[in-house]
Amino acid sequence: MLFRPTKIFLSSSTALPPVLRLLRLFSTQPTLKQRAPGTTIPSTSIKIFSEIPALRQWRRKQLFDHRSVGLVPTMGALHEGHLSLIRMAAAENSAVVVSIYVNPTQFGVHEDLDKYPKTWEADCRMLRDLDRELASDGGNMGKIAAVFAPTTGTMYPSGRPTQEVNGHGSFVTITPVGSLLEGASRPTFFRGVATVCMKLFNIVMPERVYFGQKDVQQTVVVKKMVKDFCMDIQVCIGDTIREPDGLAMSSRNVYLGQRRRRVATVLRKALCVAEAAYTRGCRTRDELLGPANAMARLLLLEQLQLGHKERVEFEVDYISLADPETMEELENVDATRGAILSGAVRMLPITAAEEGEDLGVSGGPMVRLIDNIILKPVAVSDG
Ligand SMILES: Nc1ncnc2c1ncn2[C@@H]1O[C@H](COP(=O)(O)OP(=O)(O)OP(=O)(O)O)[C@@H](O)[C@H]1O
Ligand SMILES: CC(C)(CO)[C@@H](O)C(=O)[O-]
Ligand code: BAL
Repeated sequence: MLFRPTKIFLSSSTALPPVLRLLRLFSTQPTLKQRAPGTTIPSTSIKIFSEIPALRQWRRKQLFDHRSVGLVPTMGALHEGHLSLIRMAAAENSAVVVSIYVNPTQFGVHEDLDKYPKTWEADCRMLRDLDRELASDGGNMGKIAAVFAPTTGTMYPSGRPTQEVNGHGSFVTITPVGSLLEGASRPTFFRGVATVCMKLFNIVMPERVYFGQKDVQQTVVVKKMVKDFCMDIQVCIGDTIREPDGLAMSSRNVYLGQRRRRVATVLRKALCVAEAAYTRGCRTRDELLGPANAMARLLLLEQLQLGHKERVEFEVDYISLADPETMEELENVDATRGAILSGAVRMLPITAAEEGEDLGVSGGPMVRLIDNIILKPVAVSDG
């Protein structure tokens, strides 16, 4: 049987207020007749959606009930960094949707798509526990309402997408920012991220979306996409959550194993010395990045002096001083605008392992770590 929209959805006016435009968008989909029976995370009211129609029907109800929706996109393998974004979303929205989807198009052909940690059961337990915490904290506006965990068939309805740089497909590209830094090392990465975020935003239609500062270039790309495609969405950024020694939490840290984990703060240390130079008043690229590169070299030399069964080898991919909006490299920081210090290092696989040594999940492959520090604008006196 065909879905028959009610009359209010069929207005052809382009001057509709945002709420009615949203209603009209929902109305064009055959949602009501196609929804799958709902499931929830055990011992919670958190709905699990894997199909778009059922999610859209739920979303429409939120709209009718004047409930705002915040979306936290993730690839699962949840940790405190993700939870902090969900807490932020719950403080600002009536209903939080967490998406869990390992998006193939943002992985290069030789990257770790097949190995990427998948921890569905543990993720559900973390969401259950966080939901209880949010319910007992009177300061929140809302709670975790739903998890969206689609299949690739759902997210890419025209077929399995290409991971090739020159492959065909329907993609969103944000250039030049998406080609710089992380985009230079991972040429399909931001195309994949922007494409999947556009899809998630179209499916969930959130008022607000939440991203972590840890992936700073991703936040710049998503903000630019929202601006340039005139999307009615507020992009909210949460602070980087760190381990006690300063390492930024990341789902891929499980690949490191104990030996590399101890040295994995190298990038953080390098960025911190550049930040300290900025705080002292240094503003040129050489004054800021010189000490950062020297610190990385020193830490590598320390490792190379150790025996093969003790050392950790790493390569600095880049350490960057960039404009906060374009991420283009800067020779000098305009202190009224500030800058983004960011970097990436490759932690190379252990070449000589001790008997029974913990090399990390999946045998300890090369792990690319990223991190950044925002150099905040400084008020400049006019006298
Ligand atoms: N340590 C962190 N602090 C704050 N936000 C984070 C942190 N780590 C990840 N996020 C954010 O969580 C969201 C989902 O990220 P994702 O699922 O890729 O986790 P991840 O730990 O970054 O994984 P990966 O190791 O693959 O980069 C992104 O917006 C990301 O910036
Ligand atoms: C935003 C995102 C969920 C898109 O797949 C991913 O890039 C991530 O986890 O940061
Ligand atoms: N957190 C960014 C996702 C990725 O590196 O693929």
